[in-house]
Amino acid sequence: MDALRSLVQPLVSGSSMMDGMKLVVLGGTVETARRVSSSAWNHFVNSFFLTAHFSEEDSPYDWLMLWLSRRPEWQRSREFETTTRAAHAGQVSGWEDDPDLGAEFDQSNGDAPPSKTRVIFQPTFDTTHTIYWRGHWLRVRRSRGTDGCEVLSVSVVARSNTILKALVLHAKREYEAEAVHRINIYFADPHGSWRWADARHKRPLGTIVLEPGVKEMLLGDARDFLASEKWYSDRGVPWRRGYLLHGVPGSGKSSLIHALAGELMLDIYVVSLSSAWINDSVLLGLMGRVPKGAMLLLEDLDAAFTRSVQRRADAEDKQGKEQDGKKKKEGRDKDLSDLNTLSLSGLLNALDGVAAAEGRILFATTNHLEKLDPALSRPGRMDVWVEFRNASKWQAEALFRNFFPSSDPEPEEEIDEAALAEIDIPTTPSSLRSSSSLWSSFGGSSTSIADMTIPSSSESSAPSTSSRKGKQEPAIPLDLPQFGASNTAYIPPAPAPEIVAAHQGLRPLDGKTLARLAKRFADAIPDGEFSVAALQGYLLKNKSRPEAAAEEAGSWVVAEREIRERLLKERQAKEIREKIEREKRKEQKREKKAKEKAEKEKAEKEKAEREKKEQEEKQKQEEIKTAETETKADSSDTTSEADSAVVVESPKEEPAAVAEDSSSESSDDDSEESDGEVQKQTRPTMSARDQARAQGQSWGRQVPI
Ligand SMILES: Nc1ncnc2c1ncn2[C@@H]1O[C@H](COP(=O)(O)OP(=O)(O)OP(=O)(O)O)[C@@H](O)[C@H]1O
Repeated sequence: MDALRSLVQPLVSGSSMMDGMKLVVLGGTVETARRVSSSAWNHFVNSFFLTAHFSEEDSPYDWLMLWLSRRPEWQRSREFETTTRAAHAGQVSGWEDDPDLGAEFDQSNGDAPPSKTRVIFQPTFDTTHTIYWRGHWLRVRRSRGTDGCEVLSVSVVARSNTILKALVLHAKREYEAEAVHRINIYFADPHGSWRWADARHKRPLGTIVLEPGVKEMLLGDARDFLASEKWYSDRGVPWRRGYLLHGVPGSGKSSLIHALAGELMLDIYVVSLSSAWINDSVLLGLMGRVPKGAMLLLEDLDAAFTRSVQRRADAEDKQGKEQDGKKKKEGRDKDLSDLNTLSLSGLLNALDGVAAAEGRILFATTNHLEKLDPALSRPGRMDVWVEFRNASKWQAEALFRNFFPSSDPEPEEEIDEAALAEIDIPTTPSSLRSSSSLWSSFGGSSTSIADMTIPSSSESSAPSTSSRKGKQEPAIPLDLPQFGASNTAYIPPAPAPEIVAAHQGLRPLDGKTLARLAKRFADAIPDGEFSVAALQGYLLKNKSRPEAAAEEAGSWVVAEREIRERLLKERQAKEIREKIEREKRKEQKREKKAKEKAEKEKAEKEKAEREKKEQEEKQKQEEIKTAETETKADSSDTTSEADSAVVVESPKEEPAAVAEDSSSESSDDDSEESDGEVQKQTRPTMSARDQARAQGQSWGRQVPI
């Protein structure tokens, strides 16, 4: 109290300067005390909190975001953020189905088909939300880390982290239950990372029409593999399995992979080897980051090596050009192939090198098996090969049955014992010791779609031989966890109105009629001529007219053949035109080159002549100079004697004087005496001229005497 009084006293009685200073000190002291106490309190409180951080790059972030979006506290929050970003399986809005909120916006634009975009609800950045869960208060905060990544922090007052573990597990289960009807697709990006691209609806395996046994074999083999981690590690065999699907376009390769991923509940990681930016190190990094239990899809495997062939050609071309001199590479394709430096050894290394991920299933597709290097096909890289051909009659019939509804229950199909007997799967892991067996035929059909190489990997679980024709039962009933299999929270979206209308107007066919029409359709379709995709296109056009679809199939085949023939002719004509054009361009190039060469030669010749002339001219000039110099030297010797004569005698009279002198010299000695002065002057001049004549030079001008 005394202290306070002593502080206040001077304010009342002292000078104003001192008073001000004291006020500042007082204010500062109070603020410091406030901050210290607040920080101490926070420290005290935080020491009781356990905090877990979840980065957006890790899966638990997605699990928790989904869980949060469903919390009522979250939805009552006064601070939230919305986004129309494509909905990840784990980022489904808590409000999306609330009609009052108009959570769906129709974003139709011009002629484009209307697309629905869902509003995603998520916590705002840097705000703390409190949620009550299982008797604990959780403090949740979403922020951005130093590396720019979003981080979700969950804090709870507890002695151990059990509650946080329980929360993560709970969120994971909810997430997986949500994802049970979808498969996530990830694409490789140019930075060598996997980017989530889409969550697609699963495709039922039953909608894929393949010869009996193919799907069952693949499904059973993949399940066997996924359940055999221990078997592989016990034997020191890398836990990897590769499937190569090859064959004609539109025969169901991609569709089968999609359906299998759905059946096995695996996410798909897609990398296109023909991407411009792909190279050995990027691919290696990508392969190493494929999570365990995922499906890796390498599309158009042959494309990578078509590029490398192209690259080699370019390199040779470039080398040739460099030798020639100056020309540079042109064109976008070449630029791209400069970036795409994927090599076969790089691919092989990525597939089964030291850094390659384990526990993944690899699917690769190609339309041109013949272009693949044999090194790719060895067991361990591609363990199972399946060939896809154009549709057989059996497939055409099955496709027809899939398309049109029937009022009868599905008839039980007979087990084709003969066909099953042909499916010979070794019960020991022969693939690991020697080459595998070849499945050349399925279902007893002579026009089977699949040739397969199936090295079995485990004694315990070879694909069952009791699978039924046309049924999608797994060949090996393995007890894999089926998260969310009984989930009813998610209802697949309703089909488009026009499809509903078409189906409502369509009277289901009774079993007999359907069988008759399907048979009729199959009879009209030639074996192995059309792809399943082409048949599907025809049936889609007639999806509400099953009778017409069966009836008109024959004329469709004729029309298709005509179209193909016309297209073939057009293509051939185009090729011929292009060939002629190419020849013409080549000829023009040749002519241009010849012309350039002739012009160059002419220019060089002219240059050489010019140089020769210049040389001669120069030489002449030098000789003249030499002669002048000598003349000057001679005349300077006689200058003293001839000076007076030069002055007295006219130079024009020189020839006469010379003649006179020469004649008088020999005839008259007296005249020598009398003309003594003139003789003295002319003699040296004569001698210089004679000297010049003796050298055979012509005088360009009159030398003054
Ligand atoms: N065997 C099949 N069963 C059911 N549908 C099929 C089958 N084959 C093709 N289709 C249908 O044809 C279309 C194209 O099929 P898909 O893309 O799977 O063929 P693909 O063999 O992968 O072709 P590409 O080699 O050109 O990629 C899809 O809509 C698919 O539904």
